[in-house]
Amino acid sequence: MNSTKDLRIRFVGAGNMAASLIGGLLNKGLTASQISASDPGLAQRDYIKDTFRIMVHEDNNAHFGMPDIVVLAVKPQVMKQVLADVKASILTNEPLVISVAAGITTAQIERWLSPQLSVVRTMPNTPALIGQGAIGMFANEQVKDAQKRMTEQIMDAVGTSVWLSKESQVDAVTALSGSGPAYFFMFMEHLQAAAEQLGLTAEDAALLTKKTAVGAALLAERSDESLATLRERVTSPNGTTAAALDAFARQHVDEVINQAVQAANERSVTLSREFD
Ligand SMILES: NC(=O)C1=CN([C@@H]2O[C@H](COP(=O)(O)OP(=O)(O)OC[C@H]3O[C@@H](n4cnc5c(N)ncnc54)[C@H](O)[C@@H]3O)[C@@H](O)[C@H]2O)C=CC1
Ligand SMILES: O=C(O)[C@@H]1CCC=N1
Repeated sequence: MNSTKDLRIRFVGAGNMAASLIGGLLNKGLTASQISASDPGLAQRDYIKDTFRIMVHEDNNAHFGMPDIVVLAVKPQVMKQVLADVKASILTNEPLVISVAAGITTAQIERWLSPQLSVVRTMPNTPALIGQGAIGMFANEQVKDAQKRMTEQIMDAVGTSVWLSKESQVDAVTALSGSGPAYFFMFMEHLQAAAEQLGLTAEDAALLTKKTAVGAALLAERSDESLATLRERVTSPNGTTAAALDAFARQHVDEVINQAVQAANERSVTLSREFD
């Protein structure tokens, strides 16, 4: 498969993550006619239809005319029930099944559909909407090389992807980059609020917070230096940055971050048992 121009992609569930992926795919040149989505929520369907001009359906089985790829973009809580709903359509067409759901394993999807199906479990994140996603992918044994290339083409359209050799690594990716944008947004929210307390206007604080985050992220991406070296370059001895970093260290920010990422990893593991 050399091109995405003939692919037919069906999204089951058209919420935040599906919207990020659909937006990213359209930005990369897929046409609206190649993509469709189903969702029981009327408001959600209207939003997706108005924003992306793709076909939307209330019935999950209404858009299964020989799709190449079915993207499962529903919450882990409803995955089992949704797969029972679409099982017959999927078994008729045998598309590549790509799941974006946190915690749900390929073994569960095989058990709920068929062990013969090609299933890729992925963990994208919402920056996929602007082509800046960070994505981990794990393929079950049925996935053929051509299907792997197809998955890469889709994920490359919305960001940077890596294949994982062990499925347990998807939980770690979930804790790192799947949930990660929220960690950075939270940090930025607090930074902005602190700057407002120091007397900046809300507008200036918001602008400077965002530009600082973007600048730091781009510098980290483009530089050959380690994150530690880049941090040290900002930190003059006995200067302002050192004062701030000392305050973080006194609160053991490294332990706080480690505990938070461990908690997300653990939640990813327990999700699969909870909704089995
Ligand atoms: N939001 C994020 O940053 C990320 C989310 N994910 C995963 O993506 C999946 C979706 O999450 P979000 O998009 O954030 O949630 P969401 O709640 O925005 O979207 C889920 C959509 O599924 C629809 N839905 C509910 N029952 C359905 C059914 N029976 N058939 C079809 N659609 C149904 C809902 O109406 C909703 O629009 C989850 O499994 C989550 O773990 C993965 C990576 C990042
Ligand atoms: O919070 C969640 O469970 C999903 C998975 C990763 C990001 N959002």
